[in-house]
Amino acid sequence: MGRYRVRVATGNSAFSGSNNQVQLWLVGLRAEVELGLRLRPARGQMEDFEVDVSEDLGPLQFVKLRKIHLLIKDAWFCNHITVWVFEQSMEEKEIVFPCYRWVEGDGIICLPETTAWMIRNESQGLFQKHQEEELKARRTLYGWVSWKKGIPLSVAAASEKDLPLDARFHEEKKVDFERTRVVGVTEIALKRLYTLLSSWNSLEDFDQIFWGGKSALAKRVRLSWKDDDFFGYQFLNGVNPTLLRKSSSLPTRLVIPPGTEDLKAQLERKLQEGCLFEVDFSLLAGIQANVIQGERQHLAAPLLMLKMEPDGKLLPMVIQLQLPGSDSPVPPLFLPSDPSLTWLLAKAWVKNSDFQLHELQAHLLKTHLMAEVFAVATMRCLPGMHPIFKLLIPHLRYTLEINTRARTKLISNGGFFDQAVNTGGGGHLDVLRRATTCLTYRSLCPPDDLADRGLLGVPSAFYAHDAVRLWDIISRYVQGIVQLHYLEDEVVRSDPELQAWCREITEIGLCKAQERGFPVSFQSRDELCHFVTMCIFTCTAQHSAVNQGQLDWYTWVPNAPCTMRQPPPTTKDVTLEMVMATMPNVHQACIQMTISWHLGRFQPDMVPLGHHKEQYFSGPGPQAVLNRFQEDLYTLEREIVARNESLDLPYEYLKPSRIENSITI
Ligand SMILES: CCCCC[C@H](O)/C=C/C=C\C=C\C=C\[C@@H](O)[C@@H](O)CCCC(=O)O
Ligand SMILES: [Fe+2]
Repeated sequence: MGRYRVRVATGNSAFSGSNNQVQLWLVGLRAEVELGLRLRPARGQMEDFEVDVSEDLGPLQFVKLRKIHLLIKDAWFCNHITVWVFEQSMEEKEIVFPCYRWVEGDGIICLPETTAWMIRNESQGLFQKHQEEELKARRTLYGWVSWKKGIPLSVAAASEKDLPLDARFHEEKKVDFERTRVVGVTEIALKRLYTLLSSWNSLEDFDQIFWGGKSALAKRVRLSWKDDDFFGYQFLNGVNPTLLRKSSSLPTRLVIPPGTEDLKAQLERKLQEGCLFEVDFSLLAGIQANVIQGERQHLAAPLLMLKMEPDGKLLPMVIQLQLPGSDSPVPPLFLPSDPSLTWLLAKAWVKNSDFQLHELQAHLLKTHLMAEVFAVATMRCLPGMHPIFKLLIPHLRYTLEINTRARTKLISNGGFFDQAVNTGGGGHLDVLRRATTCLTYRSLCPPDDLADRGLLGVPSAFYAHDAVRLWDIISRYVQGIVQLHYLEDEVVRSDPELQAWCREITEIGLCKAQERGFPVSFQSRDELCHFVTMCIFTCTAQHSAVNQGQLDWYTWVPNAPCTMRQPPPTTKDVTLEMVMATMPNVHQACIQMTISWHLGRFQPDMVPLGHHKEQYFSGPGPQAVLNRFQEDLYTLEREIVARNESLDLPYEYLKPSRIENSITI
C-alpha cells in the first residue's frame, strides 16, 4: 500500500499523441493494480497524476498499458512511464519503465523497469515469461528474407510500407526524404531541359548541370580533379578510404611490358623504401556491363600503383586497366607522362571502378546491409530489457526503412543502378555477391583492417587516424556498459539470448560467415565488447566515412563517373571526343548529381553519435558511462578541429558532431 506518482511521457514527433484513452496497471512482485485512469496522451507532453493504492504491490516490476479506442484507432508513441513511490518512512523512489515504441491496437503492452535484467532471477520467472512473449511477438514482426542469393539476408518487407511501425521513419524524416526526392527529380528535369540544345563535347560542358545541392568541397573538386595529388588523396581520405593498401610486393597481375624497365625499377625502389601503395579493382573483372537505353556500357578492372611522398602526398605511378589474360596481349600501362588526355581517361576509369566498389561494397554492403543484419537479429533475439538491446537500439534507428527504400529505388529493376551505372542491370548484384564472399570480420574492425592494409601510423591517412581513435572511444563506452551487467565471463557464456543473437547474425543473417572470422558464440566479455564495438562503429562512424563524401566527391561527375559508355583505351592515342563519348551523358550525369546530393546531404533530423535522447538505462552507473563517452567524443572533436586547421583539405567525415547515431540515409 502507498501513494504513487505516475508520469506518462509522449514522444515529440508529429502524430505521437493519441485521441484514444490509455489504461495503466502497476505490477509488483506481490500484486498488481489497475489505476482506473483514462488519459489521452498529448504530443511532447509529460502528464503526471497521483494515486493511492491500498494493496501491497511489493517492488514494482512492470507497468502495463493499453490504448482503448471507441471508433478510430490512433497510434500513440510512448517514450516512457516513470513512477515515484512514496512509502511509509522511506524516501521517495523513482522507477523508470522505458518504452520508445508505438502503441497500436488495443493489446496490452508490458514494460519492465530498467533494472529488470539485473534482477531477472529474483522475479519468480515473471521477467522470463515476459521476455519469451516479447520475442515471440518480435519474431512475427521481423522476419528474414533472402532478397538476392549470395548476399546477407534482409528484413522481410517488399516496401517500407510493410515494415513494423516502430521501424518506420517518423513523420519529420519521411516528409524531408520525400520532399528531397521530389526536388531531385525536378532538378533532373530542369537540367535536361536546360541542356536540350546545348553541346556536350567538352569537359567544361559539365558546368551546365553543376548547380543545385553541392558543397564547398565539391566546388574545389571541380577545379582540382585533374591533379594527380588530388586524385591520390581520395584513396586515403575521400569517400572510399577502404581499398588502399601498402604493397608488400609487386602485384603479380602487373606485367611490365618490354621497354618499360625503368618503371619497374622505380616501383621496386618505392617498394624497398616502404612507400609503395596499391588499389586493386580485380573484383570487377568479368562483371557483365549494363545496357542503358539500348547503349552497351563498359567496365574495367584496374590496378593503380601509388607512391607516398615524404610530404604525405600520395601520387599515382601507373595504371593498368585490365587484368592480363593468357590469350590476350599484355595490357598497356598508363603513366603520368602519357599525353594529358590519355592519362586523364585512365584515371577516370580508376574512379569509375572506385565508384562501383565504394557504393556496392564499402557503402551498401559493409555498412547498410551489415547494420540491417544487426537490426533484424537484435529485434528477433534480444528482449527490450536486455542490456545489449538497450546499448544497440539507438544505433539501429531508421536503418530498416532506408535499406528497404534502397532495394526499391536504387538497386532494384529500373532503379538508379539500372538507369545510370555501368554495373547496373544485374552486374551490381554479382559485385555484391563477390564482395560478400570476401567480407571478413577483421575488415569491419579498423585496428585490424588498417593494420592489414598497412595504414596505421601513416601521417596523411586522416580517415585511418580518426577511425582508430573512434574505435577506442566506442570500445570504452561498450566496455563500460558490459562490465556493469556482466560481472564475469561466465555470465556472458551463460546468457542464452546473447548467444542466440550472435548465432543469428553469423549463421543466418550473414549466411554462415564463421568461415570469414565472424563469431558463433561469445566466450568472454572481451569477445562480446569487440563485436558490439564493431556493430556500433559500423552503424555510425564507418557509415559517416563512406556516406557523407558522396556530396563532396560525386557531384562533379568527371571526378567519379557513374558509368563509362565506351571501352577502356588500349592505346595512348586518346582524343577529347573519346573522353566525352566515354563519360556519362547528360541524363546519367544529372541522375548521379541528384543521387549524390540526396544521399550525401546533411540529414536535418540527425542525432549525433552518443547523443540519443532515449533513456533505456537508469541509475548512476550507465549514465556515468554515457557521460564519459560524450566527453571522449568532444575531446576528439577538438583534436580534429585543431588538426584540420592546418590542412589544405580538412578531413571532416569522422568529426563526432558530423557522425549520425545510426544509418538513416
Ligand atoms: C548503392 C548504395 C546505396 C546505399 C544505400 C543508400 O544510402 C540508400 C538509399 C535509399 C533510397 C534512396 C532513394 C533515392 C531516390 C531519389 O534520389 C531518386 O529517385 C532521384 C532520381 C533518380 C531516379 O530514380 O530517377
Ligand atoms: Fe548511406
